[in-house]
Amino acid sequence: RQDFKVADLSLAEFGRKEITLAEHEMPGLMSIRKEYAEAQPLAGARVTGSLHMTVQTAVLIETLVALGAEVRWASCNIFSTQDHAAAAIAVGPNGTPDNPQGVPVFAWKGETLDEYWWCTEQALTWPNSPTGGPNMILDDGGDATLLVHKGVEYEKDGKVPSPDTAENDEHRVILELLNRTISDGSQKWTQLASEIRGVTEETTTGVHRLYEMQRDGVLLFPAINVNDAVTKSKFDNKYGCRHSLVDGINRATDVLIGGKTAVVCGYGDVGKGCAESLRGQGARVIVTEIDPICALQAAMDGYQVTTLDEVVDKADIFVTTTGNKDIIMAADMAKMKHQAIVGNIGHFDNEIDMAGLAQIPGIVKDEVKPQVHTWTFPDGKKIIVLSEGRLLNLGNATGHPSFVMSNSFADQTLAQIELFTKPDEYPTGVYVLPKHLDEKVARLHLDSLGVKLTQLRPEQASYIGVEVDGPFKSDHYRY
Ligand SMILES: NC(=O)c1ccc[n+]([C@@H]2O[C@H](COP(=O)([O-])OP(=O)(O)OC[C@H]3O[C@@H](n4cnc5c(N)ncnc54)[C@H](O)[C@@H]3O)[C@@H](O)[C@H]2O)c1
Ligand SMILES: O=C(Nc1ccc2nc(N3CCOCC3)sc2c1)c1ccc(CN2C(=O)C=NC2=O)cc1
Repeated sequence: RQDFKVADLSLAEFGRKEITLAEHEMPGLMSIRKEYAEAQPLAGARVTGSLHMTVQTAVLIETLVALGAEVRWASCNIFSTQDHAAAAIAVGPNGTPDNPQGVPVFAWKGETLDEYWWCTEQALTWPNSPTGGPNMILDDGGDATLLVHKGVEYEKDGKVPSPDTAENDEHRVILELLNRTISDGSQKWTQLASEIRGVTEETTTGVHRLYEMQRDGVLLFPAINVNDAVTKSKFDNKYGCRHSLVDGINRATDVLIGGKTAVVCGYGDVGKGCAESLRGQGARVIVTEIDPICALQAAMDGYQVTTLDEVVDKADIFVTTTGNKDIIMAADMAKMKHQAIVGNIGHFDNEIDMAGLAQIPGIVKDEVKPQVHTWTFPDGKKIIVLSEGRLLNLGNATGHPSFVMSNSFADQTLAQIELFTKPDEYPTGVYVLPKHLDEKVARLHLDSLGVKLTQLRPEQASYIGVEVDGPFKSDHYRY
């Protein structure tokens, strides 16, 4: 029986070529492989991963394996798997599609909800493990951690709520899965959870869930909040979006950005990256903000800062980056110029009022190509909406570049080593990555950019109250 499930093994060769190219752009992970190859710090680790199965994630997986870990993987989003990356992981660097020798991976683009949770369960179920499960989780959004915790909770109660009580489809699927796996009285999930030394969490959503479980006293094992590492969030948010916003707009529209007027709603990390990249293309960038400090920053950075109302009928490109909802409403879009471009790179899918747009009498939606639609108003004026209001850098491009993910995934790898090798230092709770490791991740990326770091001299170190080799900043320093 094959211990993997992917869309098409014949894509493995293509996946391997892209993984090899990505390795060159992920110096942080490749340096970690070299540094720890001998020590094998993850020997004995059984890591269950629930994180977008992409080319970059494949490099992360093979780094964990290079450090001694056994790994089982599922994606954390039903659409985010790159099938060629999943195939390459299943086949492995030394295998062939006829003789796969890779990592057990359960992921394909376009999973149903039932399939998604089946994949997550497969990644959590270890055939040759004494507990039947992992001893480490690497999570993105918290679904793997959730399944384990709900399983243990319902086994303690001796019963699972009826799927009829489910709040939504996803909740129903989870209850059906747990009903199926708990009915035999095997205490599967309690057994499975018993040896988990910890979880490392990639994103804000998953971190929020962890802090809630800690607050409610139900957290079963320690967690490292990787999201708030400076070398993760600053790079994801500012430099990742600075690259992938324009990538998405270009792939979607091929419009010349130079000379156009662009509105960036929000001037946080993501907005700063987006404004800079649009300005870099020669656009005149206007910022909208609610926060006087961020508004002042935008003004100091030379941007006009005004309200959407003031410019909605004049600008050519609109990008939302706020993490808030209802930023661009249907009434705003009705006022926009002919063929104005509207896209979101901030929160899921509620920054742009797509529901309101669809309800305008006589509006006509037309697909130009996947993830690019025109919406024609009754007066004939049309606007171009990207990714149907969802994250345009993912729907119209390929997310963040490998170098950005190298920072985030180096944080993940060091966090895995921390929790796996120093269990006594991490009693159950939620931690951030120690700053010296955050700085280490940055250090690992300097050589490849030709950076020469200045060495602090002892008298200087004592003068500013830090150690010669860092940490160089206090925990509350805002980079
Ligand atoms: N697409 C991606 O690849 C990607 C990557 C990283 C983060 N994100 C998401 O982008 C969002 C923003 O992330 P961030 O790190 O920049 O957050 P942030 O909090 O630093 O910035 C958001 C900014 O929007 C402003 N804002 C809020 N409501 C507003 C409104 N009504 N009008 C104008 N401005 C408003 C806030 O004052 C804040 O300055 C989050 O949802 C984050 O999850 C997406
Ligand atoms: O979410 C991601 N990707 C994604 C891709 C396509 C897609 N298509 C969708 N739909 C919606 C319904 O209609 C059909 C189309 S949703 C969706 C999501 C995603 C996030 C972070 C990283 C992290 N990352 C990078 O950024 C680069 N490498 C990474 O691992 C990846 C993907």
